[in-house]
Amino acid sequence: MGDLADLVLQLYDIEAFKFGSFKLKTGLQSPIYIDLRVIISYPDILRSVAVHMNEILKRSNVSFDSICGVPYTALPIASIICADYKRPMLIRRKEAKNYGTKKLIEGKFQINDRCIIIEDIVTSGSSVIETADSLRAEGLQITDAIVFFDREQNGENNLQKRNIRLHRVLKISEVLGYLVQHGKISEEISENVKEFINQNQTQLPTLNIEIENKTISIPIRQRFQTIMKEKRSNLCLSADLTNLDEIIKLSKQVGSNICMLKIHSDILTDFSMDKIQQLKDISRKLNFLLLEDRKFADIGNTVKLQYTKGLFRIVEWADLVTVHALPGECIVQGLEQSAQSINEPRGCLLIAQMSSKGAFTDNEDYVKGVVECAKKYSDFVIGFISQSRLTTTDEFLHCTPGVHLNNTGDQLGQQYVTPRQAIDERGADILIVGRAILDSINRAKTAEEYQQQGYQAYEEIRKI
Ligand SMILES: O=c1ccn([C@@H]2O[C@H](COP(=O)(O)O)[C@@H](O)[C@H]2O)c(=O)[nH]1
Repeated sequence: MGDLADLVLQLYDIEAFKFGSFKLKTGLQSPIYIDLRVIISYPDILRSVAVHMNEILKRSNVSFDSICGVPYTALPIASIICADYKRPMLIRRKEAKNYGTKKLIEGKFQINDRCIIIEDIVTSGSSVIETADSLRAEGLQITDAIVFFDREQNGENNLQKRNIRLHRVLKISEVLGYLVQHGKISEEISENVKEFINQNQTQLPTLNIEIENKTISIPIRQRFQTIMKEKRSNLCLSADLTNLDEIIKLSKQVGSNICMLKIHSDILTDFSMDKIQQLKDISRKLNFLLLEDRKFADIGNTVKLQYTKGLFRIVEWADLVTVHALPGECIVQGLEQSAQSINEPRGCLLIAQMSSKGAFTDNEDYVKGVVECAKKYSDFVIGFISQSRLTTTDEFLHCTPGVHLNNTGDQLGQQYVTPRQAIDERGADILIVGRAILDSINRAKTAEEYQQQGYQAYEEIRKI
């Protein structure tokens, strides 16, 4: 394996790094242009790049079953690494074929295979993330990416937020150092590039909409309402299963019928951030929200820790969480503060009333207090878990559990009403349905029935 400085000088000689003023795809004027595509015309340099990446891969100590190159530049590099390691290669197509198998991923793999992503350059990390999303949606485990060149524009952080560790051969600052040291560029050019990099740090794209040519992030409340309308669904499936693999499978079967999937992460025996990321990817693809029914009930500082730390790191994946207002408004403040560290909309549902027999929430003053709290923090509180209509406006979504077509309750105090009763008599917008679907013989068919009955009643009664 040659010296890294020698490789940088060779790349400079073949014009993989150019200095001047270059207009980027984004419209920005950049003092550096990096194009590693040229290496395919120089087999020795191509091999040398692959060998250096191979070395980083070895040093990372990551075990893996296959390697996926991001098209196009990283594909020949990935082929060499695969041949050296004698591991199978996968390719994520840029677009799915519109003929034959219509596959997005080429190559053979098994569910739960661990796959390493290989990329030539990382800027924001979005190409690696897109590749990881597609692989995860097929059941592969993605934890690490090896890149040749890191532009140091926050890609590492962006990837970390998506649970991908970045390992790189070279940073832009190191390249600049070698080039200055060997008299290829001046200190001034190097400083100029560093300043450009500092001023152009990237953030992960959020869920955005275009309004009058401006791109804005969609608030969670609006996103929820859009999903309901687009899918004609007000059904939230309460996936109270103890196995996340099973929930992932179920989410693919019923995903098109639901507007939200609710889980209790603390009952899962196989929870991992990788699996929850798979579920999140499916929720994005099939367009439903993820609700963690955590029922937070502690002081602000403790809920901050419960929301962000521990095994579950809920804030990283749950669009919404459920919260008791019992400790007072400090609980909402704590959660809202924590959610600000995440570059995606987050919100909560305050538990105003419960469906179980003899619930202590059956107290007018308590419920009034909950509503006041929701109004005060309406940027973060988007609705209630409730058993009656609590506000006259439509600002807050009323989500009602305890819904079953053929049952009136269980042995432990749960009380059921039908979908129509929940909407008409209990003021529900969203129906939270668990065992009525989970215990049915055909879960997908039953979910469809609840979706249809629920949305029809919602349209008729709410006159939307
Ligand atoms: O008042 C409440 C608040 C939450 N839940 C939750 O909803 C589901 C209901 O499941 P079923 O199988 O439909 O009974 C469950 O996860 C509860 O924790 C509730 O039932 N009542």
